[in-house]
This record gives sequence, C-alpha cells and structure tokens, in this order.
Amino acid sequence: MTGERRTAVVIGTGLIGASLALALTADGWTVHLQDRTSSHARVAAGLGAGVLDKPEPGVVDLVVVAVPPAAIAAVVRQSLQTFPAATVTDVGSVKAGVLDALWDGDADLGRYVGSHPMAGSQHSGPVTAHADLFDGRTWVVAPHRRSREESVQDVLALVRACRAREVVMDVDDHDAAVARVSHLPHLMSVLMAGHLTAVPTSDLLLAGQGLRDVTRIAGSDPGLWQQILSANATAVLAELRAVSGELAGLIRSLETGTTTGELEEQLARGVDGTRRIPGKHGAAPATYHQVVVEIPDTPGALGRLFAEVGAAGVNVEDIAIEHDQAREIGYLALSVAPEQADDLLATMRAGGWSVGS
Ligand SMILES: NC(=O)C1=CN([C@@H]2O[C@H](COP(=O)(O)OP(=O)(O)OC[C@H]3O[C@@H](n4cnc5c(N)ncnc54)[C@H](O)[C@@H]3O)[C@@H](O)[C@H]2O)C=CC1
Ligand SMILES: O=C(O)C(=O)Cc1ccc(O)cc1
Repeated sequence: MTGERRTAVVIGTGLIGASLALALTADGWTVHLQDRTSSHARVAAGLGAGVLDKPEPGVVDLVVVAVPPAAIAAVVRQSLQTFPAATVTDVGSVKAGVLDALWDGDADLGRYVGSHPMAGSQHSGPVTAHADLFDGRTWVVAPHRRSREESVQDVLALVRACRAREVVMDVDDHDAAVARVSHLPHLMSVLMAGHLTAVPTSDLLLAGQGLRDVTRIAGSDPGLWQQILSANATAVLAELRAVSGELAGLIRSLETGTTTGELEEQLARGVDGTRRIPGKHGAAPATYHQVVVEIPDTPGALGRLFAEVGAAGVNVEDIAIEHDQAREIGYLALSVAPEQADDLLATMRAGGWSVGS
C-alpha cells in the first residue's frame, strides 16, 4: 500500500478467496466479499476477511476472482464491466483458456492480468482459510500483450500483501510448468489413493506417514480438479505419457527380476528429483531432519510441546500429524534443520516425551 486505503472486491470466498481476503484486510485494504453461495461470504466475513456490503463501483481498485476454473472468464468479463476503474485478476490454476475466452468479446482487457498462487490445500470453502496461506509461497503473475503496466503493478501489490513470492511469467509457459509440478503430481496422488479402495482395512492399519504424504492431495474436491485438468489437458497428457513410459520400464525391470538397470536408475532419479524441489521463498532445496514425537491423549499436550520447543530456540520448518488408529495415539513429525535436530531430540527427551527420528 502506498499510504491511501485501497478497496478490493473478492468474488468467490472459498479457501483461496477467503485466505487472500484475510491477508488484504490485515494489510489495511477495505475488502468487499461476494459469493454465489451467500453462506460462504458470511463465513469469510465472520473470520474477519472483509465486509458484505456492496461497494460503490467507481471506488474499487482491485477485483480478485477466486471462483472455480469454468466460471472464471464470465466473472472476469462481468467484473471489468461492473467496476470501470478496477484492475481485475483471477487466481485460477490454468491461465490460457481464460484469456482465450476473454479475447472473444469487447471487454476492456488492459485492466485484466491473470495470476495463480502456488499454495492451497486439499480443503475447500472458507472454513480452513487463513491469512498466512501464501506466506513465502510462489504466486505467478501472467500478464498478456495488452495488460496495462498499472494493472500489473496492482496485482503485484496483491501478491506482496499476501507476503508471497512474485514470479512474472508468460501464460503458456505457466500452463506447461503447472502440468509438471502440480497437475501430474495430483494425478499420481489420485492413482495411489484410488488404488487403496481395493485394499483390505486390516492392511491399511499398517499405513505409515509415507502413504499419507503421497495421498494427501488426492482428498481435494474432484469437481474442481476435473475443471483444472480439462482446462490444461494437452500439457497434462504429455506428462502422463512420459510417466506411463517410466512405469512400463519399472514393470519390465521387476518382471525380469533385474534389480540393477531400470529399477536402480529410477530409484536414483527419485532421490535426485526430491533434491531439486526448492524450499519456501524459492530458496535452495533444503533437506530437513524429522523428529517424531508421540502425543499422549491428554488435554494441552500439544500446547506444552510447542512451548518447550519454542523455549529451546528450535526453529520448526514444518509439522505433520499422524494418527495411529489401532493404538489411538498421535504422532507429531517436526522438521528442523539438520544442525538443530540433536537440540530438539535432547529437549524432547528432557521434557519426558517419547521420541524417534
Ligand atoms: N484449492 C487450491 O489449493 C487452489 C485453488 N486455486 C484456484 O482458486 C480458485 C478457487 O479455488 P478454491 O478456493 O479452492 O475453491 P472453493 O470451492 O473453496 O471456493 C470457490 C468459491 O467460489 C464460489 N463460486 C462458484 N461459482 C461462483 C460464481 N459464478 N460467482 C461467485 N462465486 C462463485 C463458490 O461458492 C465457492 O465459495 C479455483 O479457480 C482454483 O483453480 C489456486 C490455487 C490453489
Ligand atoms: O495442497 C497443495 O499442496 C497444493 O499444491 C494445492 C494447490 C492446488 C491447486 C493449485 O493450482 C495450486 C496449489
């Protein structure tokens, strides 16, 4: 913000819309919330994401369209008409189709700049929204050949208000990239989780964190993903074909009983691939050490644990919670920089916690 209080309208107050509205409000913007499902806008307002009244159209600086992909182009077009001075952006997961649809017509496209926050979760709706969702995450801004520079700057202001890391990118390059880093991984997770539907429950009781790691995103809204994948079908198909060749290689390798060659190579490539994923803020890939703590089923246990970790000055990079349904206990996996792992283990043991790593 540059001193004056700016006004935004967020259309679609589900997970992404409500989260960015919370961040904009925290940054000092006046935020008006709109949703086809009025209860979603009411919940978002109840969380402190903004107000429900309609703004004077001429005072709106920025409209953020956070509706499902198939509805985006129509809502962007309508917003360009309704708010004559506003920059309009959307947060859809695929960019080219929206732009193609907008070229057909007489919309004032100079004020439209697409964008895409590379953060979210498997949950939908405003209930799990939070202002920190985009903190340190990448947010792609994808101008087109007629985008006005002031509108690009308005969208960059949104990204900064959400404390995300801006990456300005061409629309088609964006769609090819997300096919590789988001859409194919989503389908791999879906394949794995779908395969579990035929697995006996007694086998599932043996599941560890690895299975939860690879299946988490498969729990996302299938309707949303149907729209995302069909909007980016060409790029996703190319990735799926490549991976199906690699899968065939693995099958051949196990059929012939040779553990060297293809199998060995693919396992090594897997290790290389994990090392290439950048950390938060686009930092060099980090390898964290995990310390797993058993959480007793007593009130306040988690709070006490975090207080002890904080008092020890250990910086936790990530957490994951796992439930052992058979024993009815929980585990907390704390990821820390390798040099802090010994301190954390010692702190936990001194506090009487049961730990592993
Ligand atoms: N879920 C995720 O992790 C991410 C999603 N996105 C994109 O963000 C957009 C929103 O996704 P979510 O927040 O996850 O979905 P969501 O389902 O949580 O929220 C969508 C909201 O839009 C409302 N809506 C639907 N059609 C509407 C219309 N025509 N006018 C007004 N409101 C309408 C729905 O009632 C709902 O409240 C999608 O385009 C998605 O591709 C982008 C990054 C991450
Ligand atoms: O939950 C996660 O880890 C995600 O990666 C969520 C996500 C879903 C859709 C997007 O277009 C971008 C991010």
